[in-house]
Amino acid sequence: MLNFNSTDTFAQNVAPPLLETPDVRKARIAQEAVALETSKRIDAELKARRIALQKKPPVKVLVLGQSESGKTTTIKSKRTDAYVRCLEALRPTMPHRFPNDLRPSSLGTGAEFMAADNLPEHCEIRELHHHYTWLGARCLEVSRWLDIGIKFTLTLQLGKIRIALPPYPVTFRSCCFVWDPFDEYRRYWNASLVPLPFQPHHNSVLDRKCKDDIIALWSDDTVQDLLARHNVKLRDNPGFFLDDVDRIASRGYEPSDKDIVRARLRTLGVQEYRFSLDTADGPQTEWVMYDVAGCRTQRAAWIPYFTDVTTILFLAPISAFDEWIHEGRRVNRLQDTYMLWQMLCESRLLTHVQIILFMNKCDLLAKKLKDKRIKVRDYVLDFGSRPNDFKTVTEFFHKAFKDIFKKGDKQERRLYSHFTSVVDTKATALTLFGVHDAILKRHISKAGLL
Ligand SMILES: Nc1nc2c(ncn2[C@@H]2O[C@H](COP(=O)(O)OP(=O)(O)OP(=O)(O)O)[C@@H](O)[C@H]2O)c(=O)[nH]1
Ligand SMILES: [Mg+2]
Repeated sequence: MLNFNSTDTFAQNVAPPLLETPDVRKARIAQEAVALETSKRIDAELKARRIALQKKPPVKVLVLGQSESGKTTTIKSKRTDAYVRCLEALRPTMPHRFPNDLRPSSLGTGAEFMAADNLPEHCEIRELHHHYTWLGARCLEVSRWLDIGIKFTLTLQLGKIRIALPPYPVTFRSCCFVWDPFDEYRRYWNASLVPLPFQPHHNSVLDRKCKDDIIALWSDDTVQDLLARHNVKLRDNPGFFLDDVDRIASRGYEPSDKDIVRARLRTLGVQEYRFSLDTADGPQTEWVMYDVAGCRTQRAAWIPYFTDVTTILFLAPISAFDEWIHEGRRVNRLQDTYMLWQMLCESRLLTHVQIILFMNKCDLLAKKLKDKRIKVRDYVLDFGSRPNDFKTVTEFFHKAFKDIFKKGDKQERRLYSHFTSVVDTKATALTLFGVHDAILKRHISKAGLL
């Protein structure tokens, strides 16, 4: 019984009005009954969910691999609800973000410059070179004015060529490297469900200035010749968009799903993706996927997750046998992957974990092996005189990974391995479907439910 003279403010707040008519009172009581029912239903649902989770804990998958191995791209192809929401939030802002993507991957990180002095006397690129120096300065100005961190960076990676630009006060270099294009992206990604305001005119300012110049630079014979001579294969770089400049730098450009999958988005820290999947013979299963940063300095952050996960999905980019990791030019990317793989297979913390191997970037490997000048044996001594074709090379790598696994594995676990090109989202979704099934069976049997 409520005491209306009570000094209890809660009782005063929930007390019915003093002059309540019988009709109002009836309606209020009916409303309160409905509210009580709803509250009880929610409590029951929460309890049932808690019990279900205790019986069937979520499947936790840690996605590992060196930087640029395709971890995030694999998760992108899952297109979970959370991810789709995130992509949809990103999509409207992508047009003015694409120029950023052009820089680090396609046009060169640590780029070095072509000196006017090193160029033939009468060549078109000399003109372009002068123009671009002006453009570099202009872009810096434009980006300051826009105040949104866009800097269109026209850098041209020319492998080992080292160039200075003495006659100009502002070099491309100074324009391009004052700013980390990922920084803004990263912040945006972290707050990915909050869309930034879309300001299309920002993009077009830069487009009008740069689009034709980029196309001219990229299609210039001298540039292509220099790149070929120095064996710089920009097209093989992740997130390569130079062939699409005309399309992406146009007004009204909307990034396609494929563009988003191809865009390079470096992960920092650990990102968590939760989603539910229907199973053929039972209720939905909760999945948690952890996407980590693959660069060397960030790998210590993986360890706390080792004890908690059910499965590790390891991405090994096998096309990278002739590449070096960005963090240290002397470390071959395949060797780095072998080393990581060995560490995971041997780890005592992971003896309870199912390991799945994706030998990724098979499309790039096939493309690479078509170039007769690239021989696997030049980079992998054990390869010996085997034929340099796709089948032999993939079998060789597969065996190498299997051997390391068998040597490190103390539990006689089964290794699930797949050849993948995770940019092919349809094929990846199918592979992941099979993987989920295998994981789930093991998960359920481990929990004693099978
Ligand atoms: N052609 C091709 N490109 C791929 C493949 N897998 C990934 N990529 C590209 O490689 C780049 C890097 O992929 P990410 O998924 O961001 O790599 P990551 O392992 O998450 O890298 P970090 O976040 O730095 O650890 C992206 O531009 C992808 O589009 C593949 O199988 N084939
Ligand atoms: Mg990533």
